[in-house]
Amino acid sequence: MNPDIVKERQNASFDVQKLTYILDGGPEKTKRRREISLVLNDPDFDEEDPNFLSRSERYEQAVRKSAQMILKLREYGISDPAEINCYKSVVRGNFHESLGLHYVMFLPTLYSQCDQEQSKKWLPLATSFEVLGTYAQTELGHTHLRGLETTATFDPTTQEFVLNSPTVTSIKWWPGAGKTSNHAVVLAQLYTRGKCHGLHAFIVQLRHMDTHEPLPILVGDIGPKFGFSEVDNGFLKLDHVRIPRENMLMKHVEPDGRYVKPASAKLTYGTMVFIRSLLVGLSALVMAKSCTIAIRYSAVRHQSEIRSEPEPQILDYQTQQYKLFPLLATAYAFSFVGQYMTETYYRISGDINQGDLSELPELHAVSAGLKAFTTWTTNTGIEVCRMSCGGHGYSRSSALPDLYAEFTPTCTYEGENTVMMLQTAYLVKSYRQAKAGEQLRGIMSYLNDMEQRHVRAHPASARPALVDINDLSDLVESYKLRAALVESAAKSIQQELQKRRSHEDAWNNSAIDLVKASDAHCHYMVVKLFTDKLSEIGDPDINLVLTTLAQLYALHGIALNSGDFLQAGLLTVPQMQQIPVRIKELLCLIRPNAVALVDAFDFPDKVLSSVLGRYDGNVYENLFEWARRSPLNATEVHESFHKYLK
Ligand SMILES: CCCCC/C=C\C/C=C\C/C=C\C/C=C\CCCC(=O)SCCNC(=O)CCNC(=O)[C@H](O)C(C)(C)COP(=O)(O)OP(=O)(O)OC[C@H]1O[C@@H](n2cnc3c(N)ncnc32)[C@H](O)[C@@H]1OP(=O)(O)O
Ligand SMILES: Cc1cc2nc3c(=O)[nH]c(=O)nc-3n(C[C@H](O)[C@H](O)[C@H](O)COP(=O)(O)OP(=O)(O)OC[C@H]3O[C@@H](n4cnc5c(N)ncnc54)[C@H](O)[C@@H]3O)c2cc1C
Repeated sequence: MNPDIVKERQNASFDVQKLTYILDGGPEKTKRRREISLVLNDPDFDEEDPNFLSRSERYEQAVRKSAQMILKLREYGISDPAEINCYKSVVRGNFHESLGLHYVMFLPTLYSQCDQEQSKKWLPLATSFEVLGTYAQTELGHTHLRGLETTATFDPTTQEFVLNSPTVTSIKWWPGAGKTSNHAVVLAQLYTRGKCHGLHAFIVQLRHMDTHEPLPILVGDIGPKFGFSEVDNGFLKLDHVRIPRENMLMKHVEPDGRYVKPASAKLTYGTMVFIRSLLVGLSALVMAKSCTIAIRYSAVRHQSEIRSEPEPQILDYQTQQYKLFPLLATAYAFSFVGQYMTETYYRISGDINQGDLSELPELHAVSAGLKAFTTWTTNTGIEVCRMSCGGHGYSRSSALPDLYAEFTPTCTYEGENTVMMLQTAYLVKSYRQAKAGEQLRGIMSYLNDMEQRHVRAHPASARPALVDINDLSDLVESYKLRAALVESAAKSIQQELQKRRSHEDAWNNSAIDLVKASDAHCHYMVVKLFTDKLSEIGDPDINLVLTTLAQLYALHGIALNSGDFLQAGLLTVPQMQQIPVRIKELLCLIRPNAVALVDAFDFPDKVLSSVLGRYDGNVYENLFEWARRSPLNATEVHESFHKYLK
């Protein structure tokens, strides 16, 4: 064990184990997660670092691993969905699996959209992995759902739907598992009796069940990408492909071609809401991994000098702390927000299953906004962690390049982040409702008292100094009032309408304000949820260290967005000048606990797969060993010497 890291652990002021229990949701859950993590000792999961393999080898390794996972799940008797998720996230490590989409999109779509008869047919096939599925929605030319071009036309004479990609731009593009899957959920515009009824989901067989040869359908892999090398993101061109009427999910077409309206057309989008909710938790996980790597490495890396003494640990540099500790605070904040998002998703989707759709718009708005907010923040955070590791952060051995490449598409997939932020229509609607005197419920209820507050762009000097920057509840209140930026967005729309612009143009001409409002709303939610969590934590040592992190999260956010807080008169200039001073004090308070705080995330070394982030801190000898495994070192003299240099 590296002596620096041993010393760091001795400095901790709290019980790491107890904090792990809080993150997991209780000691029983930690125990079970650790039991599941033992699967990593199974030699069947020993594999070469994918960074040393070609794309085709990586894909093959991923398929092998996916197949092994299924067999082992059966062998170990793991069947609870949360436990399967935990197991997969442990085995998957920092990469994706080839059957990922089957689990996260294909199966959930079947579960939520099959009727009884369809469930009886498809669920056994899909859960036994005879049917391997993908989710084919996006097209070469479109992702906006109303604009999708693929058609499904009902033919009552044969009781079939005819699926067609009429143009090049309508070819399905991106769906994972282009080579792996034999079925797809295809999203297409439904036509029956000559009328279009909008987007619906259909199950389409793509490949022969025994030979895996494609049916008369063009299907394949779209080629190498920024990351996702394990995943065969695919294309799919359908040329008048016929499928039985029973393959339409939720069956909205009667045998005579009559269309039966669903309770809400948006239920077809349910799987996206599910994944967007999951991505909030994934952001927390990846931010936590990145911080673990960068902070452990910063504790063992010595460089330059502060005083004329031996080289200090780089974690002692104030700038290093300023780079990493706000991200550490963010990892904790997002962990609690992830827990909230999962609970909210299951609560509201439970109501939806019982026929109560009243909270569907809020679930959509909250999951879209938090997905965008947390993935954007994490995406930039991983890169800060990588840079903070200097040159070794650039090596694939650090895992940080892989974490970035695998995570960055979360800002794009399941709804491009700007587009998701623009789903703030709900926010503006809520604001208008509150202004008209309606009492809002739930997370939007803070808009109820906006009118009394009159938060507007006043000169700061005209406002009382409301905020004690050392008081978390005051900071939450400030974020809440800043979230009233939605008022500016609503006003901008109003002004545009007064200029006789159409509603659509007024919306587009206010889009920057709308995204800002959405961002402020999400930021408020994160600060509030983090602060609320503190009241549940009885252990005084843990409460103290998490309160310090929450204060840092809140103040750092204000420092980054000082213009908003000053403009709205929420803070005075002298208070604003106090914030950097307080932030520096908080960095000093966090410093002795930094390593213990990342230890509490409890990532086994095999899951982190990072030479820099090793628990024992023995970085240098292992970096050397890792480099020696590079395929370029397989021979002492590379063949290119004989071919070109000699
Ligand atoms: C800690 C553990 C975590 C473990 C995690 C494990 C795994 C991680 C998960 C995944 C990673 C692994 C592998 C998977 C990798 C990649 C998968 C990627 C898969 C995909 O990438 S798959 C394609 C996704 N592709 C999109 O994401 C398209 C985005 N584009 C849209 O989504 C629409 O295009 C939109 C919304 C922009 C416009 O929608 P539209 O075109 O219909 O327009 P329209 O104006 O007609 O409707 C508007 C009215 O509908 C309401 N509305 C809309 N959506 C709703 C919904 N969902 N629910 C309820 N209401 C909704 C509105 O609020 C409005 O309401 P109102 O009218 O009242 O104002
Ligand atoms: C790794 C990966 C895996 C994927 N897996 C799947 C899958 O399994 N199944 C599937 O169906 N799809 C999948 N996708 C596709 C993914 O869902 C889309 O890429 C995503 O929805 C974004 O759409 P787009 O690529 O068309 O971007 P575009 O919508 O073309 O975005 C380009 C730019 O235009 C801007 N823009 C677009 N619309 C607006 C607007 N209304 N207002 C303001 N700005 C706007 C965006 O902000 C962005 O800056 C995957 C994508 C990736 C990268």
